[in-house]
Amino acid sequence: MGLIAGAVAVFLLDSVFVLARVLFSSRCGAVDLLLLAGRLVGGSFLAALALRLVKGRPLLDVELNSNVSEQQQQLKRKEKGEKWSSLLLFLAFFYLSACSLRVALEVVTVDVSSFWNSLWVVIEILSLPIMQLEFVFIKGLVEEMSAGDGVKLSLHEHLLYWNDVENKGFVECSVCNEKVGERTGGFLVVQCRQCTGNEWGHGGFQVCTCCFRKNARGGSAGGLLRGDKGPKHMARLTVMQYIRRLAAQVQVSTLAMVAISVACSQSLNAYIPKTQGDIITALTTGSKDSFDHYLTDFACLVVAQAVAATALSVTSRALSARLFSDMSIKLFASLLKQDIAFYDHTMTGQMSARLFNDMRQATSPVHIIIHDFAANIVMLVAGFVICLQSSWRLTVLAFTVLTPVLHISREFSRWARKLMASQHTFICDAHGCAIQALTNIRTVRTFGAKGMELEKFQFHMQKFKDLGVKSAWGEGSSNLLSTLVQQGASFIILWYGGHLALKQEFPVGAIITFTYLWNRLSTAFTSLTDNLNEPVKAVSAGQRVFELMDLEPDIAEEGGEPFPSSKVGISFRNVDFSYQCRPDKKVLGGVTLDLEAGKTTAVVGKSGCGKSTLSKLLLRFYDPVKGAVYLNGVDLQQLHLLQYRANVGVVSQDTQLFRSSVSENITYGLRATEYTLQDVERAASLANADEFIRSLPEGYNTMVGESGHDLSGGQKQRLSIARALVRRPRILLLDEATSALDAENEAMVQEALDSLMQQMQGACTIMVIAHRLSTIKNADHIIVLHEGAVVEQGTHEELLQNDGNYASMISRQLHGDSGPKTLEQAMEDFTRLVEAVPAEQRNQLLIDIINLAKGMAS
Ligand SMILES: Nc1ncnc2c1ncn2[C@@H]1O[C@H](COP(=O)(O)OP(=O)(O)OP(=O)(O)O)[C@@H](O)[C@H]1O
Repeated sequence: MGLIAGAVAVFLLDSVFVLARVLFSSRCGAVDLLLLAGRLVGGSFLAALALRLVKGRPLLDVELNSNVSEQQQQLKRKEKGEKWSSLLLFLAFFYLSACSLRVALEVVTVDVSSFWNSLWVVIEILSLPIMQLEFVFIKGLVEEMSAGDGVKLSLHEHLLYWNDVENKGFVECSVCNEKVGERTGGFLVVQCRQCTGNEWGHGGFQVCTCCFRKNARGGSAGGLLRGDKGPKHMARLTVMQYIRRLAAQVQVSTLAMVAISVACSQSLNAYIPKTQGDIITALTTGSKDSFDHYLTDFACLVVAQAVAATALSVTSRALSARLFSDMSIKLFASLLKQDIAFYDHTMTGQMSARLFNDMRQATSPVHIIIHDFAANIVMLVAGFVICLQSSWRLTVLAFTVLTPVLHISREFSRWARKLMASQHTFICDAHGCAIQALTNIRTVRTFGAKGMELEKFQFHMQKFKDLGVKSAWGEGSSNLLSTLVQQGASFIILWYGGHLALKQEFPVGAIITFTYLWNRLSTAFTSLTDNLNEPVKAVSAGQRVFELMDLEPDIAEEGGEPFPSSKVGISFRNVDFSYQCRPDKKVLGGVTLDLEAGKTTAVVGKSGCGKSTLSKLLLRFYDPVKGAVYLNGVDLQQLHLLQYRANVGVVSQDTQLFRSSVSENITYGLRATEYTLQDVERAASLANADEFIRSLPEGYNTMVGESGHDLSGGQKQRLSIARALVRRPRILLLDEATSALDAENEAMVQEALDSLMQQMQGACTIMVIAHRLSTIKNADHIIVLHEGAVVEQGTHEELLQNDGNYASMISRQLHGDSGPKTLEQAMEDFTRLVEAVPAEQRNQLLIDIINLAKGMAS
C-alpha cells in the first residue's frame, strides 16, 4: 500500500508541475509540449498500474497450456513479466533522463531578476528530483506487478514468489543451504521480495520446495547453522544492520577519531579548488593583495589537509587490523563451542572458509566504508555547497547528469551481486573439495582417486572463471557508459561556463574552481558507485560470519551442578536417540541400563548396534531424543558439563593426535599446573608406551606429525591410553580398538588396556565397548545391545546360561561364522592364539581358557 500511496502522491505532484509549466511558461515550445505530454502519459501509466494493483490483478495475463502445473504457470508468468518490466523500465529511464536534462538546460538560461521567473526556476528545480522519484515508483510498481502470484508458506511472514533459477543454474536455499535448480534436479525455489527490497537488492530469502516440505514435516532439513535440537535460522542482515554491527565491535573513541579525520580531510580537500579559483580570479583582476591573501590560505589549507589525510590513513588502518583480529578470535571461540551435531553436518573446509575467507571479506570494506563511502559523501556534500556558492546554474546542469550515472551503477551492482553470490558458492565448493581431498590424501591415493578429485575441483573453478569473465564484460560496459556520461558533464560545464565568462557574466576563477571541483566530485561519485558492491559483497560474508558468531549451542558447557565427590554410578532410562541427518533411523530405542559405581560394565553387540552412540550420550555430545541419562540420580543436563567431561577419560578407536610433542599430546587439555613430568612418564609406562617413546629421537619432546601419521596405530592407541590415565578420570570409556592392529601391536595395546582397567578398578566407573573375550568375561556386568535395544544383561556365566544372543555371539567368536571346526582346525587356531600372546602371559591365557571351557561344560 505504501508503494501505491507514494506513486499516486508523486504522480499528483508531477501533474501540478507539468500544468504550472504549461500555464505559466512563455517558453513552452513543441519539444517541451511533447516531453510534457510524455510525463503526463508516464504518470497516468503509473496511476493505472497502481489501480490494477489495488484491484489485485496481475500486470500480464499469460495464456498457458492447461496441462502445466500451477507452480509452472506461476513461474512462466513471472518470467514473462520480468522481460516486459525490463523493457518498460529501460524506456522510462531514458525518457525521464531526457526530460530532466531538457528542464535543466532551460532553467539555467532564465533571467532570475524578476520574482516570477525566480519562482518558476525554483519550481522547475524541485521537479527534477520529483522526476527521479517517479522513476523509482514506476520501477517498484512494475516489479511488484510482474512478480506473478505469491504463495504464503508457514515459515515466512511475507508472500513468497517463485524464483526463476533457470538463468543461474541454481541458487542456495536459505534454509537447508543446498543448491537448488536445474543442476540439482530442478526443485523450485521461492523467494521473498519484501526482504530483498532494500536498494541493493540484498537480503534474499530463498527456500526450496524440497526442504520446505521436509521442514513442514519437522524433518532434519537445515543448513550449516544447527544445534543439538535441530537447524537454526538467523535473520538476514541488511547493509545498514551489517555496518551497525561492525561499528559495535569498535570503540566509540576510535570511531570518533576516524569521523573527525574524515570530516577535516575531505572538507579541506573540497575547499582547496575554491581557493585556487580565487587565486586565478585575483590574477585576472590584477589584485596583488587578494593574490597574496589567497596564496597564504592555499599553503595553510594544503598543509592542514595533508595532516588530516595522514591521521585518517593511520586511524583507519589500525582500526581494520584490530577489527579483523578481534572478530576472528570471537568467531573461532564460537566455532569451538558448538554442539557436536553442528560438526556432524559441517565440512572442515566450510568452517575454515568462514574463519578466513569470509572474515577477510566481511572486514575488508571497513577501509572502503571509511575512504570511499564516508570520505566521498563528505566530499560530495561539501563540494555541492561550494558549487552552489560558485554558480547554481552550473550546479543544476552538472548534477542532473549524476542521477542517470547512479541508476546505471545501481543496476550493474544488482546484476553483479547475483554473479558474485554464485561465484562465491563455486569458490566455497572448490575450497571444500580441496580440503576434503587433502585431509584424506592417503585414502585418495590408495583408491587412485587423484584424477577424480582434480576433475571435481576443475568443475567448480571453471564455473567460477566463466562467471568472472561475464562479470568483467558487464563491468567494462557499465564503466564505458558512466565515463561518457561524466565527461559529458565536464563538457557542459566548459561550454556553458565559457560562454558566460566570454560575456563577462562569470569570473574565470569560478570556472576553474568548478572544473577542479567537478573532477574531484565526479571521482568521488564514481568511487562511491564503483564500491557500492563492496559492502554488498561484504554483507553476504558478514552474514555468514555474524550468524556463526551469534550461534549459541543448545548444550551449554558452563553452569550447573558440580561433579560429585563420591563414587559415581550412571543410569540410562528409556533413552531414545536418532542422529539429525537420519531422523527416521532410531539408533537407540527405550534403552534402560546401569553402569554401577566403581564397577566395569562391558557393552557388546554387532557392529552398528549403537555401542559408540551410548558412549557419545554418556559424554553428552548429544542429548537423548527421549528419556534421560543420570549420574547418581542427577540428570546429566543439570551438571556443569566442563567439570563433568574433565572427570571422564576416553580411549576411542580413532585416536586423534595434534602437531605437538609426545608429552603435550599425552597431557592434552591439562594446564601445566595440573600434572608433573613423573605423572606423564608413569601414565606412559602403565600404557606400555614408555619404551617406544624413549626410542623416539627426542623422547617425550619428539614432535608428532599432523594426525600422528608418523606413529603406528598401536603406538597412537597407547598414547591415547596414557592420555586417559594421566587425567585420573572418575569415569572411563573404553572403545576396544584392536581389529585394525597386527598381532604384536594388539597384544601390547591389550596389555595397556588391562593395566589401565586394573589401575582404575574400584575408584573408577568403567564402560568398555568390548570385543575380546577376556575383557568381556572379566567385566562385572555385561550388556548386550541389538539394533539399538538392550536385549540381555548379566554376568558372563548368567548370559551363557540364558543361551540367547550373547551365547551365540561367544560361540561365533570361538567357532567362526562358518560353523563348528574340526579338532585339528581348532588346535591350529589355538596354537596361533598362544603364539600371539607374550611368553609371560601364556600361562594366564591357558588358565582363562580352561576356566571358560569348564563354564561351558557346566
Ligand atoms: N554422526 C552420525 N550421524 C548419523 N548416523 C550415525 C552417526 N554415527 C553413527 N551413526 C549411525 O548410527 C548407528 C550406530 O552407530 P554406532 O557407531 O553407535 O555403532 P557401533 O555399535 O558402535 O558400531 P561399531 O562396533 O562398528 O563401532 C549406525 O547405523 C551408524 O551408521
